[in-house]
Amino acid sequence: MTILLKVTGLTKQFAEKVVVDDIDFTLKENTSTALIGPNGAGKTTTLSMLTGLLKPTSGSVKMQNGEVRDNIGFLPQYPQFHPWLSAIEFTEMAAKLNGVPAKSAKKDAQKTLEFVGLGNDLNKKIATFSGGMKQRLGISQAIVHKPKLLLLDEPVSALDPVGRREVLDLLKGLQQETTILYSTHILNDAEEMTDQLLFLRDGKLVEQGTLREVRQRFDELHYVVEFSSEEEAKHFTDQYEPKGKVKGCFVYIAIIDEGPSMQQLLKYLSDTPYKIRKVERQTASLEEIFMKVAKRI
Ligand SMILES: Nc1ncnc2c1ncn2[C@@H]1O[C@H](COP(=O)(O)OP(=O)(O)OP(=O)(O)O)[C@@H](O)[C@H]1O
Repeated sequence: MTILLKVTGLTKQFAEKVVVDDIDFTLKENTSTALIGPNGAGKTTTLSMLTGLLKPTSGSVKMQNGEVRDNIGFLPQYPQFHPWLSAIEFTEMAAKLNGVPAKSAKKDAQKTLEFVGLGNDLNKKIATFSGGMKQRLGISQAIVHKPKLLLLDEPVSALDPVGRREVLDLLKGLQQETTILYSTHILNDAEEMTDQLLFLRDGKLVEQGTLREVRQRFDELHYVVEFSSEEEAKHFTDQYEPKGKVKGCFVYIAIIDEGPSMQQLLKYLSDTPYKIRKVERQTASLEEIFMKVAKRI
């Protein structure tokens, strides 16, 4: 896959404080990358340096075949809209500002608004828009000029679950045509839409890779067996090796080097007199992994 953007040694220092500390990553074409990390980790500062809004203290941001500036669309965390403009006027203005020729700006704005689901609201004033509609308008101003790279700062965090779903589906559709880098606090979303994860903590990139790779490094895989009573759960644990941990009616058995296999466990259980309610192989959610990365020294 072709590399679209290469970030090397990117650093930002405000007075004495280094808030982005020597980070390296690449973005491949037509992939989506989630930038995650606790409050103050440096996500917005990183995105601001990529957009050119902030000058890096050191390091470089290089785009394959072109200038970053000419090839990005950006949705800030708190986009500013002119409430007295209509959706089409605002998007047309954004198109012109981003270099779309005046004669096609209106048509492109209309097509983009239709794409983001605002086709019936072209002439409505932004002042009347809901949060979800504004976010879709924000996305339309970021993509109207068909940028190669779309940068989004917390695109769904301010939305309710319905709005989040709509915007997320919209972004998934966009992924076919552009490369996306977005920051988020909502880890379920990152879990759903990401080819690459970048974990920032105290300005440092402490983890990166695909969801699968990060999972493999952090996940403590285990089986959960639900018994019909705590007594049975304890009795089972006394007999069975490797020893599980008992919590009420549940026993948690760690999977180490792929052992024991589910078949071995089920076979063992079927030869016992216990009433088993459920046997499951569990993986940690991204949220749990995030907590581990965030707390790791
Ligand atoms: N202009 C500035 N001058 C001084 N310090 C700044 C400036 N902008 C940001 N910072 C500091 O840099 C650190 C990183 O901030 P940044 O907004 O990039 O974090 P973030 O990961 O986006 O956080 P959040 O999730 O809360 O939005 C914070 O400690 C912040 O106070």
